Amino acid sequence: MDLHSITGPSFLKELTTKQLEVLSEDIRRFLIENLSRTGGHIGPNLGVVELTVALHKVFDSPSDKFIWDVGHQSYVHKILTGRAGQFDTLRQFKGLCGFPKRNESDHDVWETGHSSTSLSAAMGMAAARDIKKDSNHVIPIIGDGALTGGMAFEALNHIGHTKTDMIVILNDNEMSIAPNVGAMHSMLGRMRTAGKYNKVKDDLEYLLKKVPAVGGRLASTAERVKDSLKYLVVSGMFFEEMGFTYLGPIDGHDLEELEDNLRYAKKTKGPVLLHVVTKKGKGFLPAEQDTIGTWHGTGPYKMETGDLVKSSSKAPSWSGLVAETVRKLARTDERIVAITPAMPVGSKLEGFASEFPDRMFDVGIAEQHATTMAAGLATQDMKPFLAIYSTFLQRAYDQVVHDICRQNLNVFIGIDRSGLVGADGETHQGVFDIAFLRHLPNMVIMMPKDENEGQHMVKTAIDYNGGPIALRYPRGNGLGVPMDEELKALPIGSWEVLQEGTDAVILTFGTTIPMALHAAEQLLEQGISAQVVNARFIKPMDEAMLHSIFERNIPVVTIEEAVLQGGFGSAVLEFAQENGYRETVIDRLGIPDHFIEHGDVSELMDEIHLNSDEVVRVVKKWTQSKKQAGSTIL
Ligand SMILES: Cc1ncc(C[n+]2csc(CCOP(=O)(O)OP(=O)(O)O)c2C)c(N)n1
Ligand SMILES: CC(=O)[C@@H](O)[C@H](O)COP(=O)(O)O
Ligand SMILES: [Mg+2]
Repeated sequence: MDLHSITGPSFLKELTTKQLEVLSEDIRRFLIENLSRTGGHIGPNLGVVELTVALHKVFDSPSDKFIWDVGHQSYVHKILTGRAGQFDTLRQFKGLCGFPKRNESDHDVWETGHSSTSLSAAMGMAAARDIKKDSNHVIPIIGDGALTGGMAFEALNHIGHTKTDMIVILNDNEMSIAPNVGAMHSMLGRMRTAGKYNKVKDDLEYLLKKVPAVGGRLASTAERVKDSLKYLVVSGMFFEEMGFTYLGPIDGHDLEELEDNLRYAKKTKGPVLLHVVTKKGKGFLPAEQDTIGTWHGTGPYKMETGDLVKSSSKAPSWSGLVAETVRKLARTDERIVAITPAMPVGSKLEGFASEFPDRMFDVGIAEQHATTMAAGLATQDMKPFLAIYSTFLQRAYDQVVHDICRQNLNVFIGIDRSGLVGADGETHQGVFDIAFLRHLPNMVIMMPKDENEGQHMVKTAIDYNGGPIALRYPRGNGLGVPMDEELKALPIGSWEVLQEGTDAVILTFGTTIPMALHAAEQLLEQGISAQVVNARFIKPMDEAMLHSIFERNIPVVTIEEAVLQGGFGSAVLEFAQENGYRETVIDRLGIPDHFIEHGDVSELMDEIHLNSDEVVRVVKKWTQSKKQAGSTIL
């Protein structure tokens, strides 16, 4: 079938199971081909082809509400709702979003990207329906990984209590990004196994009726069936006890079974949980056989061989640099423990995990738990390294405030993916952490200019015993600079002059240092000499250097790949105001006050004028106008 001809899902109602199977294979082939060029979340989407087809056949989106948890597995939904033609722009600047997007289609009723929000949103939509006395269905689709998120349990607890009509689809593929973890995961495993014994039990009962005398093996098999039934009943009871009608586990690739169970759920009153067992990556061998998480989300790849198109950079990845430096220090410091909320692969902690299995904790998609667990470790004089993406740290804000900063505990927070991340877009840009951490008492925040300074900052963090310390680092690779043999802790709050200058000062850190140095070069060619300072400690700032800068009363320009509101530039403004520097011009470049969509990072930076041309323009503006006396604090 030409998937580009699909304008909406209603055509599915007329198709037979055989036709739906053919359609599913067409969709699978389309995904494999298109994502080999664009990259994307291939594994999760190949796993939900039949499930999504069956959902759109049985229900009537958008009046029936599909809520995709995390939303990375919504490509099939997008194909069936008329967006196949946009897949060549997937996750690209001004192109198709890789997650549900309300302004793309009425069928995208809820935007996701962060995990475990679907059940709460569904409860809201169901409550609204009940108040308005509407009769539509509300259908959150949540993965076994997302089900390890605390929010999901908060919602299960409430949904079960209200007895509202809702059909929760649990997409159980035994994987989070990496193999799933936790007691819930083990329970689902028992249910999956018991589910298979269920069929064996039926067959055996049939056989037992045929064979008059039982004994020996047959009796022990019957015993085994009884045990597995216990698992199914007990585990299924978990959801039943939470107020749900539990259905399953069923084969999530069997369209007939899916349709039968969805129709049964559709006419069942109260909350229903349909446990669907799927295979992540189904239909593409490299993804199907993936046991570590490589094919969860990828860049472009060779379809024929499954070879990923590697990044050309020879420099180490930032995640790998930090994780491997922590690992190196852990060899002689038994206090060091690593914690990741379900991102062992993204945070490159596999090496640490293999060398120190007893000191590595993957806690599942549980950022709040991870953060407070780190605080607990620190009270016992351990040195916890909490590796967490900037965007996901947002979920643990109160744990940072209430449990870490207030008790002034020695937690080392590795804030990975700091700055714009690119293709994941709005829900994943790591641009708020400076603004939401800078105002916390006791917090230290630093960001290195390159991977060599980065390794020294890891040493700084491990050696630091004055309370919480956060090291920000971006997605992707370093600059490929030479690495010092010996690690040396940096003085907390120390800045570094990278280039002298007499007409203006540029204060910046991390990924925007190259931009500042390039702008200073261009300015020098135009007769303007700008000093460039590596403001590598965002908090505490180097106040001695700031005083010396402001006493020169030349324009100051701050640059940060983070939100301006409450960011580093705001801190410099506050310093100037608090210390009476009213003469000096201060201008700030950074992320403006709106969410930044998906696209290539350099395109996004140009779109918001965060580039060296803008730095040149702003410095020239103020140095020239300074010559005409007067001054303004911005
Ligand atoms: C709050 C939060 N933490 C971490 C992530 C990163 N993440 C994206 S998908 C995923 C695994 C989801 O597993 P599951 O729900 O089982 O979906 P599957 O990929 O198996 O289909 C994780 C940890 C996230 N999106 N949100
Ligand atoms: C959907 C999701 O949240 C993750 O898969 C995320 O896309 C991973 O990001 P990285 O690719 O930066 O590890
Ligand atoms: Mg899963």
